[in-house]
Amino acid sequence: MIQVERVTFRYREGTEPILRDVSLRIPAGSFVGVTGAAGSGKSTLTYLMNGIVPHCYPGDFYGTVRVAGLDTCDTALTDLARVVGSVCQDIDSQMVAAVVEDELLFGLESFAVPHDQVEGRIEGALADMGIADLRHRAIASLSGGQRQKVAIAAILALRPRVLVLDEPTAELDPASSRTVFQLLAGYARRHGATVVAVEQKIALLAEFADRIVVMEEGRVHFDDEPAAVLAHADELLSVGVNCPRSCTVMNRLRQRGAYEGPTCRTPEQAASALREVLS
Ligand SMILES: Nc1ncnc2c1ncn2[C@@H]1O[C@H](COP(=O)(O)OP(=O)(O)OP(=O)(O)O)[C@@H](O)[C@H]1O
Repeated sequence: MIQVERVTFRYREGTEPILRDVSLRIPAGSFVGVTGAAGSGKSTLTYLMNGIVPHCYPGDFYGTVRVAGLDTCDTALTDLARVVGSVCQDIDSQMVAAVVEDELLFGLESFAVPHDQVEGRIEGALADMGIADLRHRAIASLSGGQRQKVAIAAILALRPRVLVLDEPTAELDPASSRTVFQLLAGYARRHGATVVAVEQKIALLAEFADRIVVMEEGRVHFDDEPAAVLAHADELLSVGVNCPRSCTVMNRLRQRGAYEGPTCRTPEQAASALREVLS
């Protein structure tokens, strides 16, 4: 469980708070997507959960954050890292090794994972991400998308109870982005882990997340199930979030009384609803 209670935070170098009175309760085992316009505070929200704020970026911090019962302000980053696995927006800054296999090995050794489990964890995480063939490649020789998959594999190998990812598909094509979300949802289900993913592509969140949090100027604008959030396409647009076109079309039809079914989360649902409307 992640509990963010009435957090207001201003970076030491900043003049204004970046998060304003933010409260969230994320149950263990759930998959939560965070979206919002650029600069709305999404990354800073993830920093609350992995302890980067306030440990690496200090400032004025009001409120409390607890992750799996640990108060992030009172818990050392090294202890938080055993519970929370993070994939940052700038993945190159989190890579420590020169070769893919060593990147995974480094984390496993740092966490003192028993020797007889190491090979299975490396093989499993690389296979899950579909990059078993990159195992012996130099990280510097990989594309941005491949490096992103390595960063995620290195965290998955550690099997954290909480996974916080900041735009994990930024460098990926649509098919790979979907694969990554499928995998994250599967990881949450299999391990009862909590996953929080910042993502611009709301269609991915609509399909895979249990809840979507929409940030606006440091505040939580929506925190609800995907269908409930997507039902507000016009309001989302006003806070800088573009709904999938198929969803917007069905919302319009509902406003005009031509469609009475549930909000469509995927283009496939919209297509089938549209067929019914036209039949
Ligand atoms: N270390 C820092 N010190 C001072 N200000 C910061 C720091 N990090 C972020 N900010 C400011 O906080 C605001 C919110 O940034 P944040 O990265 O949390 O937003 P975001 O929604 O993730 O944006 P983006 O989608 O562009 O990544 C921005 O105005 C940014 O300049």
